[in-house]
Amino acid sequence: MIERLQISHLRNLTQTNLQSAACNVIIGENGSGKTSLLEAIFLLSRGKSFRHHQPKRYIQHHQNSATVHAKLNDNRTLAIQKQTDATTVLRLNQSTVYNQSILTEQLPTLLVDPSTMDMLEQGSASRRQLLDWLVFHMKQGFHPQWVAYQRLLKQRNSLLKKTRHLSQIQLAELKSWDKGLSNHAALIHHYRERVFAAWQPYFADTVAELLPAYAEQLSLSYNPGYDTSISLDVQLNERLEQDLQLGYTRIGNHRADVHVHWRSSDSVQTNSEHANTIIETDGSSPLPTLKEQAANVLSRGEKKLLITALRLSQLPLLLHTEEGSDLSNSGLNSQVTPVVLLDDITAELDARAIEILLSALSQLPCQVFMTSLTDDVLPLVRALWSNPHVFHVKQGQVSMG
Ligand SMILES: Nc1ncnc2c1ncn2[C@@H]1O[C@H](COP(=O)(O)OP(=O)(O)OP(=O)(O)O)[C@@H](O)[C@H]1O
Repeated sequence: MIERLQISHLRNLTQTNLQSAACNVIIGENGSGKTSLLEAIFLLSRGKSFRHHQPKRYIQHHQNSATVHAKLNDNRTLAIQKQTDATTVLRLNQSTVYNQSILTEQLPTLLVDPSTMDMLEQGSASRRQLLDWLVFHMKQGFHPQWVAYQRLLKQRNSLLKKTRHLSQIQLAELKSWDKGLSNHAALIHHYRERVFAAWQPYFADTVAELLPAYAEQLSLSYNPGYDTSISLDVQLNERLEQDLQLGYTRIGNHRADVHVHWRSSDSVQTNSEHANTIIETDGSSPLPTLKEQAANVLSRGEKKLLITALRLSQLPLLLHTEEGSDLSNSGLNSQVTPVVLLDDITAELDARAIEILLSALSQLPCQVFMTSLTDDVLPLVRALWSNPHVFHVKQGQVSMG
């Protein structure tokens, strides 16, 4: 858990030094610097901002670098410095480290912010990252495989982009990359599939809490991005002409996706009205049911709760490894407390939904930082957490109380 947080020259936060608790509420007007505080914690954990990729956008104007330093309750210290030329300096317990994943392992962060609202409708990248975040923390072998896969994929795609007709030498090179890709792909899929299977029941439990009316209707599915019954290099070979025409690789783990489906509890007539949906029969029911993407059915507030459920349902998996299950080889350090960052908590949610969300969150073994425009949320927070810390932010100045 983060005990002390120091931020220098990140957006309008010139020098911020705060002592945090299990639950932290950051209150301030628009533009005061609330989100920048969450951005600082995310930067320390992930090595990048969730708002802009270029450091010069979040480094304070006229400064050369932004620094975030955290002291955890077991005295571990983590620090990141980002410079305008994108140079990054990382430190763990006063020693320089060269790999962001080392800090990520020490400080898992989970962000729920208004910009993730479109995650259900947008391309697969953010949903894939959601699964991979969990796989990264639960399966130590995953990250090196994914890095190696991406490196080979990049080489393959740049060759496909360069030419539509491969020479014999290029073809031989491509085939050897495809063999490598195929080996990494099988392992990546194996890790993802195991973790996904473990995640599903937790997702169902969290939906039952946050969206009880939809508990029976919402379900998760994982699409591996290719036909996993055949090795990837065989499929890449079969599709080579198409990939050469397109200039990129269309199948593989990089196309994996996670979908949330909504299944009607009522039986439906199979008519043309449901053009974008799947009409299913499971053999047991005499009439077919309707299945489609949950995003098409839910309101904005319900979607925010669903996205929150997707994220929060991952937290118990990081901490409770079941006896005898395959999860017992979770890579997570037992001392690690995940940090949940909730930006603009009241946006899109009504009072009942906020209450459900915060009471679910208060029961999870995590640290929370949430931002809000007003202090309306404080009575509820005080009822749920024993000693929440409240911070007021005014033009980049953070004060407690
Ligand atoms: N590189 C920068 N240097 C200095 N100030 C910056 C920089 N980038 C943004 N700012 C300013 O920092 C402030 C912080 O904004 P931030 O998004 O953290 O506010 P917020 O309190 O979350 O607001 P909202 O409630 O509107 O989301 C803004 O006033 C913005 O203009």
